[in-house]
Amino acid sequence: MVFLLFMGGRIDYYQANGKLVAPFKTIKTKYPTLWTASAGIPIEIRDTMSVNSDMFTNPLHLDLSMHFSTERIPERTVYAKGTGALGYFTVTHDVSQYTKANLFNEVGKQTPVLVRFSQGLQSLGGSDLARGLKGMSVKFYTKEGNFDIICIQTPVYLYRDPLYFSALVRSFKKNPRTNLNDVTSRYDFLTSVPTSLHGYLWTQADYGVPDGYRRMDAFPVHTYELSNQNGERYYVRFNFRTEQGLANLTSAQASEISGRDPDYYARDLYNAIAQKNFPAWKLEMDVMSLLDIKGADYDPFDLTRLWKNGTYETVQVGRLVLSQNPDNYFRVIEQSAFNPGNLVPGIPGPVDYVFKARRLFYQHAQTHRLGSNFNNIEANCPRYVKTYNRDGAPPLGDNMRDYPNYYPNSYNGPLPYVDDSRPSQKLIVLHSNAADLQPHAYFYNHILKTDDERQRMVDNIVPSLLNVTPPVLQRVINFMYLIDPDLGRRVTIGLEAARAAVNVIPAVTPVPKN
Ligand code: HEM
Repeated sequence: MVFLLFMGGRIDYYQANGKLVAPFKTIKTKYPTLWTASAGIPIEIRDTMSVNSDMFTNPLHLDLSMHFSTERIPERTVYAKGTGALGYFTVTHDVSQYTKANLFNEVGKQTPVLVRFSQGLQSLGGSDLARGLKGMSVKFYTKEGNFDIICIQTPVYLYRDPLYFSALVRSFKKNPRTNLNDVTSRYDFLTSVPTSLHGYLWTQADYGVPDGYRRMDAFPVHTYELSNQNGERYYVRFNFRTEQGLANLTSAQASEISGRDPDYYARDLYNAIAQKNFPAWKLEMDVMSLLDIKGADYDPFDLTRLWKNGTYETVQVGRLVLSQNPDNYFRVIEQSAFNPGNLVPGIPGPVDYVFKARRLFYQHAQTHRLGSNFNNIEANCPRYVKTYNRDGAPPLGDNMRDYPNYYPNSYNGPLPYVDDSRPSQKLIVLHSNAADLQPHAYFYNHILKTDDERQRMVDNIVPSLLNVTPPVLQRVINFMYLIDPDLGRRVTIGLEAARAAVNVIPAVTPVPKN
């Protein structure tokens, strides 16, 4: 009997040896589907059981078992737990005076996007409801290459020296001895690098647990350099503003939801898109000219602080809409690789030191996680690409077939282009290493608008202090007073009340005896 099979876009004929047992008439696809092993060998019904059989001649048994035991890849070292969707970005305002970037150069222009949302410190299998940083990474598939913009839900970051990256992550993740979360390490780091307390306060306030990914704003936090057709430079901070309305959960609400659905954020996003209730964000940018930057009485490149009111103007750019759930999570989302260094002409990008480090580290991490050809994976593949890279771990794509594999060459290999308006000067920024607590105080007194908000933040911090060992705890209290005496008082009072209310359990990290 001859069966018509539809495989990878072409029609093939399969000459089956015997009767196909699957009831094809109940299958809804146009062509019946024959089960095969990974090498294409058809599965015979008697091989779907291996008891009392010669297991090693059973192609199904070997294929399933060998594949299953090797199908995990490393999780991301940070932002491991995630979800995502596909959609498009539409330009709504003319921003050509600031940037010549092709993707922004015409009102109404649409660019396809892939967006991945994530949990800063949660490993795969963790809870969406844990207080902390949430990620929103956007990959614009532009005509001039991929533009990746990687955001978090707070407009400030934790440090300006990239050396602290691994230290901060380690202090917030598991203790190497106990493999338990250790609050003492966390506060040890935060009080040793007090700049980081600013970003930390944001996460301990209401912003630390958004009511799902759809209801949070998102910020790349760095100051980006843009350049226009005339080579003039501007400096911007991008902001994605949710159209669903900003909403956060209290700690009590979060822990109740986490108990019954730790995937609450991912489910909320998936269901909204499945029900065609497409989530959207407005993209705006805060802009400073080179002159504004030079005249600023603060460091506008410092990603640990906000820009001062009155020193910039806000410009609308466009609208991001998520309209499609991926048809396969692993293929599209887990294998996605976002790199802040993926920038396009007209967006030379940030000049600060954390960004410089990120240009390197993401690619390194992704090579380890996905292999050296990770840009050939469908989700990461640019719309147009012609390189001199060859070979390496799959996927190769067409491996540039018979194009020349070196440059310069005399055989019509890909050539560079000339950009007359590319700025020839580079801005060099030097940061101060001083710990300035003014941004922290501003957050406490001005970003948090009400006493209720301030008290909720204190109530979120206090339980985490119960197990902090004395010398570090004293430093935490001191810093709270230094940020604002009212904050210090509230934390002290809260801590005394919490101690009285519970039997304080010993610190998580046992102090080694020798
Ligand atoms: C020195 C500073 C930093 C280093 C070394 C660093 C490193 C990394 C690495 C290695 C990954 C995993 C990449 C992968 O496996 O695909 C990652 C992911 C991520 N980082 Fe950073 N990071 C830094 C700063 C930041 C900052 C300032 C932000 C704030 C916007 C940020 C937000 C994220 C997000 C949202 C992800 C998840 C990306 C995704 O969705 O795949 N990181 N980071």
